[in-house]
Amino acid sequence: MKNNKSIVLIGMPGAGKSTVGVLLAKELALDFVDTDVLIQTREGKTLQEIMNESDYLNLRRIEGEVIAEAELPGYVIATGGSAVYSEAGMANLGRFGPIVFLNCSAEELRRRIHNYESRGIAKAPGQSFAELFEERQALYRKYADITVECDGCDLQQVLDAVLRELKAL
Ligand SMILES: Nc1ncnc2c1ncn2[C@@H]1O[C@H](COP(=O)(O)OP(=O)(O)O)[C@@H](O)[C@H]1O
Ligand SMILES: O=C(O)C1=C[C@@H](OP(=O)(O)O)[C@@H](O)[C@H](O)C1
Ligand SMILES: [Mg+2]
Repeated sequence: MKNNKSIVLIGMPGAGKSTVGVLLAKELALDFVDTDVLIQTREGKTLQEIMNESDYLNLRRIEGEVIAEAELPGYVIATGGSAVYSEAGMANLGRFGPIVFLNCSAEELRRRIHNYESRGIAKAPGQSFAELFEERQALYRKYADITVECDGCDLQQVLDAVLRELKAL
């Protein structure tokens, strides 16, 4: 990977951004950051505490600020699933390198996520998983430079697919 080019991972909660991100950083000798951690350290609160004290829109607002102001050359950047609600944030992250969408079907995500209502997902109360999935899918596709299909792939296979697609860019 060239000098300080970064890689940005987007996708639904449970898609594997945080897990695959660390493996990718190791493989490419890049630094790793999870923007969820940036939010928590800036606020001095967990994401769940931020949502409990305000609401999902406030979490999205804070996330948008954090990713719009971040300077992250030379990183694999695992975003939170709701990062794509911030146009300014995505524009900023996109300056650092390609945006990779880890795409999973709703069925696969349901298998991985058992705590949809209590996982701290930044969604309107009552919004169903299917509705959220549809709304988000359009946004992930809008920002993706690369899409990797993750259904039926273990972590190594996802990692290999991301590396292959990055080489082909
Ligand atoms: N390709 C995969 N196959 C099976 N399980 C996976 C895969 N990718 C991630 N997981 C698992 O799914 C869960 C969510 O992964 P995580 O990296 O936290 O996702 P995200 O950061 O996108 O929300 C973790 O338990 C992780 O081990
Ligand atoms: O999709 C979402 O609304 C969220 C996803 C989480 O990150 P992961 O996508 O890494 O689970 C985290 O940012 C927050 O709980 C909101
Ligand atoms: Mg994550």
